[in-house]
Amino acid sequence: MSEPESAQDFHATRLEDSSSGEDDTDMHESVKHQEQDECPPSTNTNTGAATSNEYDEDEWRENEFENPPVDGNMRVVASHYNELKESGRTERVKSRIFHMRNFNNWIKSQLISEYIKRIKTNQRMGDPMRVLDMCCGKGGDLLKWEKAMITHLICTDIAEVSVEQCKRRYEDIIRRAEHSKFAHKFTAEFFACDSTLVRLRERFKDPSLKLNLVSCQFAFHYSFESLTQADCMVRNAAECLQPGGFFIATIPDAFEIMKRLRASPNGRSFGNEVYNIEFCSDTNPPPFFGAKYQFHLEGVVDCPEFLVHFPTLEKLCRKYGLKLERKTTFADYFKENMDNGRNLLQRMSGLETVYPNRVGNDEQYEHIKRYCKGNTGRPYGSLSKSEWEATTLYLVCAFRKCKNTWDSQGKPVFEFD
Ligand SMILES: C[S@@+](CC[C@H](N)C(=O)[O-])C[C@H]1O[C@@H](n2cnc3c(N)ncnc32)[C@H](O)[C@@H]1O
Repeated sequence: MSEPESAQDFHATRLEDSSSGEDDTDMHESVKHQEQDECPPSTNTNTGAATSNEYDEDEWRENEFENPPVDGNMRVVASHYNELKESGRTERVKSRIFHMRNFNNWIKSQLISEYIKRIKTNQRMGDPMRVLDMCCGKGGDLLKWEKAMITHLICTDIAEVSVEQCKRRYEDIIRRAEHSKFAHKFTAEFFACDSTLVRLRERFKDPSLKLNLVSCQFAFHYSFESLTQADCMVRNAAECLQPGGFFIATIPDAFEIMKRLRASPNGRSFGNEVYNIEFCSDTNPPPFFGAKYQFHLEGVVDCPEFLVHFPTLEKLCRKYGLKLERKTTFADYFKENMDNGRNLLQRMSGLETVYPNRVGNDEQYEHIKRYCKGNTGRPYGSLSKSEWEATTLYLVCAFRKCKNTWDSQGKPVFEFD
Protein backbone atom coordinates (compact mmCIF):
# COMPACT_ATOMS: atom_id res chain seq x y z
CA MET A 1 0.00 0.00 0.00
CA SER A 2 1.41 3.43 -0.91
CA GLU A 3 2.13 6.08 1.71
CA PRO A 4 -0.91 8.25 2.43
CA GLU A 5 -0.46 11.83 1.26
CA SER A 6 -2.54 13.81 3.71
CA ALA A 7 -4.16 13.44 7.11
CA GLN A 8 -7.45 12.70 5.39
CA ASP A 9 -5.84 9.96 3.30
CA PHE A 10 -4.20 8.55 6.39
CA HIS A 11 -7.56 8.38 8.10
CA ALA A 12 -9.17 6.57 5.21
CA THR A 13 -6.26 4.22 4.76
CA ARG A 14 -6.27 3.19 8.38
CA LEU A 15 -9.97 2.52 8.31
CA GLU A 16 -9.65 0.37 5.23
CA ASP A 17 -6.93 -1.53 7.01
CA SER A 18 -9.15 -2.36 9.93
CA SER A 19 -10.89 -5.65 9.64
CA SER A 20 -14.01 -5.47 11.79
CA GLY A 21 -15.50 -2.14 11.00
CA GLU A 22 -15.60 -1.34 14.70
CA ASP A 23 -12.16 0.14 14.76
CA ASP A 24 -11.06 3.09 16.81
CA THR A 25 -10.15 6.26 15.03
CA ASP A 26 -8.82 7.72 18.28
CA MET A 27 -5.28 7.92 17.00
CA HIS A 28 -5.92 10.16 14.05
CA GLU A 29 -5.39 13.40 15.89
CA SER A 30 -4.70 15.32 12.72
CA VAL A 31 -8.02 14.76 10.96
CA LYS A 32 -9.68 18.15 10.35
CA HIS A 33 -12.65 19.10 12.49
CA GLN A 34 -15.62 21.10 11.46
CA GLU A 35 -17.16 23.58 13.90
CA GLN A 36 -20.60 22.24 14.72
CA ASP A 37 -23.11 21.90 17.55
CA GLU A 38 -24.26 18.48 18.68
CA CYS A 39 -27.96 17.95 18.32
CA PRO A 40 -29.11 14.36 18.86
CA PRO A 41 -32.83 13.77 18.34
CA SER A 42 -33.32 13.55 22.10
CA THR A 43 -32.85 17.29 22.42
CA ASN A 44 -36.07 18.11 20.72
CA THR A 45 -38.06 15.05 19.88
CA ASN A 46 -39.78 12.49 21.97
CA THR A 47 -38.00 9.30 20.98
CA GLY A 48 -39.67 7.26 23.65
CA ALA A 49 -36.48 7.19 25.75
CA ALA A 50 -37.21 6.30 29.36
CA THR A 51 -37.20 9.16 31.81
CA SER A 52 -37.58 7.08 34.96
CA ASN A 53 -35.43 4.13 35.84
CA GLU A 54 -37.71 2.51 38.38
CA TYR A 55 -38.57 -1.15 37.96
CA ASP A 56 -42.09 -2.09 38.92
CA GLU A 57 -41.44 -5.53 40.40
CA ASP A 58 -45.09 -6.53 39.89
CA GLU A 59 -44.40 -6.29 36.17
CA TRP A 60 -41.89 -9.16 36.36
CA ARG A 61 -42.13 -12.82 37.24
CA GLU A 62 -39.55 -14.66 39.33
CA ASN A 63 -38.82 -17.99 37.65
CA GLU A 64 -40.49 -20.74 39.68
CA PHE A 65 -38.01 -23.33 38.51
CA GLU A 66 -34.64 -23.17 36.88
CA ASN A 67 -35.22 -22.99 33.14
CA PRO A 68 -32.46 -25.09 31.64
CA PRO A 69 -30.58 -23.38 28.78
CA VAL A 70 -31.91 -24.38 25.39
CA ASP A 71 -28.91 -25.90 23.63
CA GLY A 72 -29.91 -24.30 20.33
CA ASN A 73 -29.78 -20.67 21.47
CA MET A 74 -26.04 -20.33 22.03
CA ARG A 75 -25.33 -22.31 18.86
CA VAL A 76 -27.49 -19.89 16.90
CA VAL A 77 -25.62 -16.94 18.47
CA ALA A 78 -22.18 -18.48 17.81
CA SER A 79 -22.93 -19.33 14.18
CA HIS A 80 -24.52 -15.93 13.58
CA TYR A 81 -21.33 -14.15 14.68
CA ASN A 82 -19.06 -16.71 13.02
CA GLU A 83 -20.80 -16.19 9.70
CA LEU A 84 -21.00 -12.41 9.90
CA LYS A 85 -19.22 -11.05 6.82
CA GLU A 86 -16.61 -8.34 7.04
CA SER A 87 -17.76 -5.24 5.25
CA GLY A 88 -15.26 -2.80 3.76
CA ARG A 89 -15.22 0.89 4.62
CA THR A 90 -17.13 1.90 1.49
CA GLU A 91 -19.96 -0.44 2.37
CA ARG A 92 -19.97 0.67 6.01
CA VAL A 93 -20.18 4.33 5.08
CA LYS A 94 -23.24 3.57 2.95
CA SER A 95 -24.96 1.75 5.82
CA ARG A 96 -27.87 3.53 7.49
CA ILE A 97 -26.29 2.80 10.86
CA PHE A 98 -22.73 3.94 10.03
CA HIS A 99 -22.81 6.86 12.47
CA MET A 100 -24.66 4.93 15.14
CA ARG A 101 -22.01 2.20 15.14
CA ASN A 102 -19.33 4.84 15.48
CA PHE A 103 -21.34 6.51 18.23
CA ASN A 104 -21.60 3.18 20.10
CA ASN A 105 -17.89 2.70 19.64
CA TRP A 106 -17.29 6.15 21.12
CA ILE A 107 -19.45 5.24 24.15
CA LYS A 108 -17.22 2.18 24.67
CA SER A 109 -14.08 4.33 24.35
CA GLN A 110 -15.34 6.77 26.96
CA LEU A 111 -16.34 3.97 29.33
CA ILE A 112 -13.04 2.15 29.00
CA SER A 113 -10.95 5.27 29.45
CA GLU A 114 -13.05 6.38 32.47
CA TYR A 115 -12.42 3.14 34.34
CA ILE A 116 -8.80 2.71 33.24
CA LYS A 117 -8.17 6.19 34.67
CA ARG A 118 -9.85 5.28 37.94
CA ILE A 119 -7.75 2.15 38.28
CA LYS A 120 -4.55 4.03 37.44
CA THR A 121 -5.16 6.67 40.13
CA ASN A 122 -4.79 3.91 42.73
CA GLN A 123 -1.75 2.27 41.15
CA ARG A 124 1.95 2.90 41.42
CA MET A 125 4.11 3.61 38.37
CA GLY A 126 4.99 0.37 36.62
CA ASP A 127 2.12 -1.66 38.11
CA PRO A 128 0.58 -4.07 35.59
CA MET A 129 -2.79 -3.38 33.97
CA ARG A 130 -4.44 -6.68 33.12
CA VAL A 131 -7.73 -6.85 31.24
CA LEU A 132 -10.22 -9.57 30.32
CA ASP A 133 -12.26 -8.74 27.20
CA MET A 134 -15.10 -11.23 27.67
CA CYS A 135 -17.08 -11.78 24.42
CA CYS A 136 -14.40 -9.83 22.53
CA GLY A 137 -15.87 -10.49 19.06
CA LYS A 138 -13.44 -9.72 16.23
CA GLY A 139 -11.42 -7.43 18.47
CA GLY A 140 -13.25 -4.14 17.93
CA ASP A 141 -11.72 -2.83 21.17
CA LEU A 142 -8.07 -3.83 20.57
CA LEU A 143 -6.96 -0.31 19.70
CA LYS A 144 -8.67 0.98 22.81
CA TRP A 145 -6.60 -1.44 24.89
CA GLU A 146 -3.45 -0.34 23.10
CA LYS A 147 -4.27 3.29 23.73
CA ALA A 148 -5.03 2.55 27.40
CA MET A 149 -1.43 1.25 27.72
CA ILE A 150 -2.49 -2.03 29.29
CA THR A 151 0.11 -4.71 29.95
CA HIS A 152 -1.84 -7.94 29.36
CA LEU A 153 -5.09 -8.80 27.59
CA ILE A 154 -7.18 -11.97 27.65
CA CYS A 155 -9.67 -12.22 24.79
CA THR A 156 -12.41 -14.80 24.66
CA ASP A 157 -15.62 -15.33 22.70
CA ILE A 158 -17.96 -18.20 21.85
CA ALA A 159 -17.42 -17.65 18.08
CA GLU A 160 -14.13 -19.34 17.07
CA VAL A 161 -13.89 -17.47 13.77
CA SER A 162 -14.17 -14.13 15.58
CA VAL A 163 -11.48 -15.12 18.11
CA GLU A 164 -9.14 -16.06 15.23
CA GLN A 165 -9.75 -12.68 13.56
CA CYS A 166 -9.20 -10.92 16.86
CA LYS A 167 -5.88 -12.71 17.30
CA ARG A 168 -4.77 -11.74 13.79
CA ARG A 169 -5.65 -8.10 14.39
CA TYR A 170 -3.67 -8.17 17.63
CA GLU A 171 -0.66 -9.61 15.76
CA ASP A 172 -0.97 -6.79 13.19
CA ILE A 173 -0.98 -4.20 15.96
CA ILE A 174 2.12 -5.71 17.55
CA ARG A 175 3.89 -5.95 14.17
CA ARG A 176 3.17 -2.26 13.55
CA ALA A 177 4.32 -1.40 17.07
CA GLU A 178 7.64 -3.10 16.42
CA HIS A 179 8.35 -0.53 13.72
CA SER A 180 7.46 2.44 15.88
CA LYS A 181 9.40 3.94 18.78
CA PHE A 182 6.24 5.27 20.43
CA ALA A 183 3.70 2.50 19.99
CA HIS A 184 2.72 0.52 23.03
CA LYS A 185 3.12 -3.24 23.16
CA PHE A 186 1.17 -5.62 25.39
CA THR A 187 0.96 -9.39 25.73
CA ALA A 188 -2.26 -11.24 24.98
CA GLU A 189 -3.92 -14.65 25.00
CA PHE A 190 -6.97 -15.85 23.07
CA PHE A 191 -9.38 -18.73 23.38
CA ALA A 192 -12.88 -19.59 22.19
CA CYS A 193 -15.43 -20.70 24.74
CA ASP A 194 -18.91 -20.13 26.10
CA SER A 195 -18.57 -17.74 29.07
CA THR A 196 -21.96 -18.85 30.39
CA LEU A 197 -20.85 -22.48 30.75
CA VAL A 198 -17.10 -22.53 31.30
CA ARG A 199 -15.01 -21.27 34.21
CA LEU A 200 -12.71 -18.94 32.29
CA ARG A 201 -9.87 -18.81 34.81
CA GLU A 202 -9.22 -22.50 34.20
CA ARG A 203 -8.42 -21.57 30.59
CA PHE A 204 -6.08 -18.69 31.44
CA LYS A 205 -2.37 -19.39 30.89
CA ASP A 206 -1.96 -18.47 34.56
CA PRO A 207 -5.17 -19.37 36.46
CA SER A 208 -3.97 -17.41 39.50
CA LEU A 209 -3.77 -14.17 37.48
CA LYS A 210 -5.29 -11.07 39.09
CA LEU A 211 -7.14 -8.74 36.73
CA ASN A 212 -7.71 -4.99 36.99
CA LEU A 213 -10.58 -4.70 34.53
CA VAL A 214 -13.16 -7.01 32.97
CA SER A 215 -15.01 -5.63 29.97
CA CYS A 216 -18.06 -7.23 28.37
CA GLN A 217 -19.39 -5.06 25.54
CA PHE A 218 -22.79 -5.63 23.90
CA ALA A 219 -22.84 -9.27 25.00
CA PHE A 220 -23.70 -9.84 28.65
CA HIS A 221 -27.44 -10.11 27.91
CA TYR A 222 -26.92 -13.45 26.12
CA SER A 223 -26.34 -14.98 29.56
CA PHE A 224 -29.80 -14.09 30.90
CA GLU A 225 -31.28 -17.14 29.29
CA SER A 226 -31.13 -18.89 32.66
CA LEU A 227 -29.96 -18.31 36.22
CA THR A 228 -27.15 -20.90 35.84
CA GLN A 229 -25.75 -19.11 32.78
CA ALA A 230 -26.01 -15.61 34.24
CA ASP A 231 -24.43 -16.82 37.49
CA CYS A 232 -21.53 -18.40 35.57
CA MET A 233 -20.93 -15.24 33.51
CA VAL A 234 -20.97 -13.00 36.61
CA ARG A 235 -18.59 -15.34 38.42
CA ASN A 236 -16.28 -15.18 35.40
CA ALA A 237 -16.42 -11.40 35.52
CA ALA A 238 -15.79 -11.21 39.26
CA GLU A 239 -13.58 -13.98 40.49
CA CYS A 240 -10.23 -12.87 39.06
CA LEU A 241 -10.69 -9.17 39.70
CA GLN A 242 -8.48 -7.56 42.29
CA PRO A 243 -10.26 -5.57 44.99
CA GLY A 244 -10.69 -2.10 43.51
CA GLY A 245 -10.88 -3.53 39.97
CA PHE A 246 -13.93 -2.97 37.76
CA PHE A 247 -16.39 -4.93 35.66
CA ILE A 248 -17.78 -2.71 32.91
CA ALA A 249 -20.49 -3.56 30.38
CA THR A 250 -22.90 -2.21 27.79
CA ILE A 251 -26.25 -4.02 27.70
CA PRO A 252 -29.75 -3.47 26.36
CA ASP A 253 -31.89 -1.57 28.86
CA ALA A 254 -34.74 -3.97 29.75
CA PHE A 255 -36.72 -1.17 31.31
CA GLU A 256 -36.62 0.84 28.08
CA ILE A 257 -37.44 -2.23 25.98
CA MET A 258 -40.48 -3.06 28.11
CA LYS A 259 -41.62 0.55 27.97
CA ARG A 260 -41.51 0.56 24.15
CA LEU A 261 -43.15 -2.87 24.01
CA ARG A 262 -46.05 -1.71 26.19
CA ALA A 263 -46.51 1.29 23.87
CA SER A 264 -46.45 -0.81 20.68
CA PRO A 265 -49.77 -1.43 18.88
CA ASN A 266 -49.49 -5.25 18.78
CA GLY A 267 -47.82 -5.70 22.19
CA ARG A 268 -45.26 -8.19 20.78
CA SER A 269 -42.88 -6.24 18.59
CA PHE A 270 -41.62 -2.76 17.82
CA GLY A 271 -38.81 -1.05 15.93
CA ASN A 272 -38.10 1.19 12.98
CA GLU A 273 -36.25 1.02 9.67
CA VAL A 274 -32.92 0.08 11.30
CA TYR A 275 -33.86 -2.20 14.20
CA ASN A 276 -36.62 -4.55 15.26
CA ILE A 277 -37.43 -6.44 18.46
CA GLU A 278 -39.95 -9.25 18.47
CA PHE A 279 -40.72 -11.17 21.64
CA CYS A 280 -40.78 -14.96 21.59
CA SER A 281 -41.62 -15.40 25.28
CA ASP A 282 -44.58 -14.39 27.39
CA THR A 283 -44.19 -10.81 28.57
CA ASN A 284 -47.28 -10.59 30.75
CA PRO A 285 -45.28 -10.48 32.95
CA PRO A 286 -41.75 -11.22 31.64
CA PRO A 287 -39.69 -13.76 33.59
CA PHE A 288 -36.44 -12.74 35.32
CA PHE A 289 -34.55 -15.21 33.10
CA GLY A 290 -35.37 -16.48 29.63
CA ALA A 291 -37.32 -13.39 28.51
CA LYS A 292 -36.38 -14.04 24.92
CA TYR A 293 -36.73 -11.74 21.92
CA GLN A 294 -35.37 -11.76 18.39
CA PHE A 295 -33.19 -8.73 17.81
CA HIS A 296 -32.55 -7.46 14.31
CA LEU A 297 -30.15 -4.60 13.63
CA GLU A 298 -29.62 -3.64 10.01
CA GLY A 299 -26.88 -5.77 8.51
CA VAL A 300 -25.12 -6.67 11.77
CA VAL A 301 -27.34 -8.55 14.23
CA ASP A 302 -30.10 -11.12 13.83
CA CYS A 303 -30.08 -13.18 17.00
CA PRO A 304 -32.10 -14.31 19.97
CA GLU A 305 -31.39 -12.13 23.02
CA PHE A 306 -32.67 -11.99 26.60
CA LEU A 307 -33.87 -9.17 28.82
CA VAL A 308 -31.55 -8.41 31.71
CA HIS A 309 -33.65 -7.69 34.79
CA PHE A 310 -31.24 -5.20 36.32
CA PRO A 311 -32.11 -5.63 40.02
CA THR A 312 -31.42 -9.37 39.57
CA LEU A 313 -28.09 -8.66 37.88
CA GLU A 314 -27.20 -6.38 40.79
CA LYS A 315 -28.01 -9.17 43.28
CA LEU A 316 -25.94 -11.72 41.35
CA CYS A 317 -23.04 -9.30 41.24
CA ARG A 318 -23.18 -8.72 45.01
CA LYS A 319 -22.96 -12.48 45.51
CA TYR A 320 -19.49 -12.31 43.90
CA GLY A 321 -18.38 -9.11 45.61
CA LEU A 322 -19.24 -6.66 42.83
CA LYS A 323 -20.84 -3.40 43.95
CA LEU A 324 -22.82 -1.29 41.49
CA GLU A 325 -20.96 1.94 40.69
CA ARG A 326 -22.98 3.21 37.77
CA LYS A 327 -25.96 2.38 35.60
CA THR A 328 -26.49 5.06 32.98
CA THR A 329 -28.52 5.07 29.79
CA PHE A 330 -26.60 5.82 26.58
CA ALA A 331 -28.60 9.06 26.25
CA ASP A 332 -27.40 10.23 29.67
CA TYR A 333 -23.86 8.92 29.22
CA PHE A 334 -23.64 10.88 25.97
CA LYS A 335 -24.66 14.09 27.77
CA GLU A 336 -22.25 13.41 30.63
CA ASN A 337 -19.33 12.82 28.23
CA MET A 338 -20.02 15.50 25.66
CA ASP A 339 -17.62 18.05 27.12
CA ASN A 340 -14.54 15.87 27.45
CA GLY A 341 -15.36 13.53 24.57
CA ARG A 342 -16.38 16.01 21.87
CA ASN A 343 -13.14 15.87 19.85
CA LEU A 344 -12.97 12.11 19.91
CA LEU A 345 -16.62 11.82 18.90
CA GLN A 346 -15.89 13.99 15.85
CA ARG A 347 -12.78 12.06 14.93
CA MET A 348 -14.71 8.81 15.18
CA SER A 349 -17.56 10.20 13.00
CA GLY A 350 -19.96 9.32 15.79
CA LEU A 351 -22.40 11.97 14.62
CA GLU A 352 -23.50 12.84 11.13
CA THR A 353 -22.88 16.37 9.88
CA VAL A 354 -26.27 17.75 8.90
CA TYR A 355 -27.13 21.14 7.35
CA PRO A 356 -30.68 22.18 8.28
CA ASN A 357 -31.20 23.87 4.90
CA ARG A 358 -30.53 20.57 3.11
CA VAL A 359 -32.80 18.18 5.00
CA GLY A 360 -36.03 19.18 3.24
CA ASN A 361 -39.01 17.24 4.58
CA ASP A 362 -36.97 14.28 5.80
CA GLU A 363 -38.63 13.38 9.10
CA GLN A 364 -35.42 11.63 10.21
CA TYR A 365 -33.87 15.08 10.73
CA GLU A 366 -36.88 17.17 11.77
CA HIS A 367 -35.31 17.71 15.18
CA ILE A 368 -32.47 19.67 13.56
CA LYS A 369 -34.79 22.12 11.91
CA ARG A 370 -36.42 22.76 15.28
CA TYR A 371 -33.07 23.00 17.10
CA CYS A 372 -31.35 25.41 14.73
CA LYS A 373 -33.98 28.11 15.23
CA GLY A 374 -33.61 29.56 11.75
CA ASN A 375 -29.81 29.33 11.65
CA THR A 376 -30.07 26.95 8.72
CA GLY A 377 -26.73 27.51 7.00
CA ARG A 378 -24.41 26.01 9.61
CA PRO A 379 -23.77 22.31 10.23
CA TYR A 380 -25.00 20.29 13.22
CA GLY A 381 -23.72 16.94 14.49
CA SER A 382 -26.55 14.48 14.93
CA LEU A 383 -27.94 10.98 14.39
CA SER A 384 -31.01 10.16 12.37
CA LYS A 385 -34.16 9.61 14.44
CA SER A 386 -34.05 5.86 13.70
CA GLU A 387 -30.40 5.51 14.73
CA TRP A 388 -31.07 7.45 17.94
CA GLU A 389 -33.99 5.18 18.78
CA ALA A 390 -31.72 2.17 18.28
CA THR A 391 -28.79 3.45 20.32
CA THR A 392 -30.99 4.59 23.21
CA LEU A 393 -31.99 0.96 23.76
CA TYR A 394 -28.72 0.53 25.66
CA LEU A 395 -27.14 1.40 28.97
CA VAL A 396 -23.63 1.35 30.42
CA CYS A 397 -22.95 -0.18 33.81
CA ALA A 398 -19.92 -0.57 36.05
CA PHE A 399 -19.31 -2.63 39.19
CA ARG A 400 -16.38 -2.41 41.61
CA LYS A 401 -14.81 -5.50 43.18
CA CYS A 402 -14.85 -5.21 46.97
CA LYS A 403 -12.31 -6.41 49.51
CA ASN A 404 -13.17 -9.50 51.47
CA THR A 405 -12.34 -11.46 54.60
CA TRP A 406 -13.11 -15.18 55.03
CA ASP A 407 -15.68 -16.82 57.30
CA SER A 408 -15.13 -20.00 59.29
CA GLN A 409 -16.45 -22.07 56.35
CA GLY A 410 -13.83 -20.58 54.04
CA LYS A 411 -16.40 -18.44 52.19
CA PRO A 412 -15.60 -14.84 51.25
CA VAL A 413 -17.34 -12.10 53.23
CA PHE A 414 -17.31 -8.96 51.09
CA GLU A 415 -16.96 -5.47 52.53
CA PHE A 416 -19.32 -3.43 50.39
CA ASP A 417 -18.46 0.00 51.75
C1 LIG B 1 -22.44 -7.68 19.54
S1 LIG B 1 -21.04 -8.68 19.59
C2 LIG B 1 -19.92 -7.65 20.52
C3 LIG B 1 -18.47 -7.96 20.29
C4 LIG B 1 -17.48 -7.05 21.04
N1 LIG B 1 -17.62 -7.17 22.47
C5 LIG B 1 -17.63 -5.62 20.60
O1 LIG B 1 -18.13 -4.79 21.37
O2 LIG B 1 -17.23 -5.30 19.48
C6 LIG B 1 -21.50 -9.90 20.79
C7 LIG B 1 -20.45 -10.95 21.00
O3 LIG B 1 -20.80 -11.80 22.09
C8 LIG B 1 -20.39 -13.11 21.79
N2 LIG B 1 -21.11 -14.05 22.66
C9 LIG B 1 -22.45 -14.24 22.73
N3 LIG B 1 -22.74 -15.19 23.65
C10 LIG B 1 -21.56 -15.59 24.18
C11 LIG B 1 -21.20 -16.55 25.16
N4 LIG B 1 -22.13 -17.28 25.78
N5 LIG B 1 -19.90 -16.72 25.47
C12 LIG B 1 -18.95 -15.98 24.84
N6 LIG B 1 -19.23 -15.08 23.88
C13 LIG B 1 -20.52 -14.87 23.56
C14 LIG B 1 -20.73 -13.24 20.32
O4 LIG B 1 -20.06 -14.31 19.69
C15 LIG B 1 -20.30 -11.88 19.79
O5 LIG B 1 -18.96 -11.86 19.36
